[in-house]
Amino acid sequence: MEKLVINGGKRLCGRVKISGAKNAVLPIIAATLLGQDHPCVLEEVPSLDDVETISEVLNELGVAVNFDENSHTFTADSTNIASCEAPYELIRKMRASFLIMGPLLSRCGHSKISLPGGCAIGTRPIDLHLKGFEALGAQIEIGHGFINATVPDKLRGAKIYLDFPSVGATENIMMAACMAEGKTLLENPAQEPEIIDLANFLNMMGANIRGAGTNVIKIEGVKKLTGCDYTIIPDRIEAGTYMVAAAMTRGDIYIENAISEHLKPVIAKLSEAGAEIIEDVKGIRVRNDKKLKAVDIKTMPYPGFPTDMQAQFMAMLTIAEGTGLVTETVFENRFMHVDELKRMGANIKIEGRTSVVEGVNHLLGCQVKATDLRAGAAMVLAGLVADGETKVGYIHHIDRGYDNLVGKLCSLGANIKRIND
Ligand SMILES: CC(=O)N[C@H]1[C@@H](OP(=O)(O)OP(=O)(O)OC[C@H]2O[C@@H](n3ccc(=O)[nH]c3=O)[C@H](O)[C@@H]2O)O[C@H](CO)[C@@H](O)[C@@H]1O
Ligand SMILES: C=C(OP(=O)(O)O)C(=O)O
Repeated sequence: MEKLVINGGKRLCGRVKISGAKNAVLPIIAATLLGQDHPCVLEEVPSLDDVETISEVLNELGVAVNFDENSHTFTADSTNIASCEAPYELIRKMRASFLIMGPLLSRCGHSKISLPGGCAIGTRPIDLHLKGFEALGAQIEIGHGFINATVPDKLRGAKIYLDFPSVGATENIMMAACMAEGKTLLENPAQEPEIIDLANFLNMMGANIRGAGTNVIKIEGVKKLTGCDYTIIPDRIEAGTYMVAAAMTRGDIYIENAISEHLKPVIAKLSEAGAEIIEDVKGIRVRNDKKLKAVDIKTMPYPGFPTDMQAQFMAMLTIAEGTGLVTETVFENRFMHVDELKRMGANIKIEGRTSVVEGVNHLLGCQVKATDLRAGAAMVLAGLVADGETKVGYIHHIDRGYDNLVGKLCSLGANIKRIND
């Protein structure tokens, strides 16, 4: 099994370039299914296992895809779609594969997709996606582990209110509604920057979407979407992870490409903890030379504190001065990293949806595992400051979402390598 081996205690200094955002590129690749006549060419596509998985899904549907990992250019030609079925083996690997359902319904009028099932961080139902499709005129049947959806007549624009601003449901419904007849009003949608990126991409393909990034999205259906060229936004969670690395290791890192506007809660909380943050138009510099102070965080939909940064902040709080409260409101089971951090000497108690983290003077390197993607990032951050050697297992989770993590950390002075154990 592959592992990451980290020898802690190095200050991280230098520059790191942030890759394209995983959570923007996955829905955008799904949306390439809507493009007729012309291939889509995507730039700044990160080299991630999740990108490979969604490429396999598109391949299965008969789409011609090509990913040049050197230039980070991804091409998808959806002129012909041969199949509208996505099997369990592919959906199981990555929940975001389910984002092909909206485009397939719109483009082909039917789809048969395996139920995604739960995941380490929560049960993650898809009821809001399905309610949205039904409101647009789809008929849905669930059985034998599959969701069978058909559009008996045509998709028609509708007023849809989301009970919770789900990122995936907002994206899936937006994609389904692009070519529906008439107007769709999506109320209480997610407002994440990745929603805006998807809307910008769809508009460039010929869609008519307004209000992405606000609390109402208006979509006027169009007859056809055409492939186009598009550049993916930088990954705010990757940027946030390097920001925490700078603060924790008492380092000084310039995080190139990071967009401050997308990182307001992370910047606010790192400043409150005592790190110095210098923002400019091309990136963010984070430096720190002292013990950090404990802060409280509560995860919320955007523009609140991102749940995808919760584990990394918890790793930071384990060595801060005082006690910090970490409240997770987005996913019901996103504290799997707590037991792993405790194995390294952290002092954490879970009380319902809140973890109480009391800072300790030292973490001690040991064998730990990445229980999910961001939990894995938290283990790496803890390993960077721990005494001695930390071995992180189950790193396939980390490979889903961090482009060249080892190379980037080494270039900043970390002592980290990948081994086959
Ligand atoms: C590929 C991608 O972009 N993944 C991100 C996306 O996941 P994802 O799109 O799955 O997250 P959602 O915003 O949909 O989920 C948030 C909450 O809503 C619940 N829910 C969601 C849909 C639904 O139909 N019913 C329902 O109850 C979920 O169980 C969860 O508790 O947003 C999450 C929240 O910011 C991030 O952590 C993920 O990194
Ligand atoms: C939870 C995450 O991703 P996904 O929705 O793809 O599981 C994440 O990026 O932290």
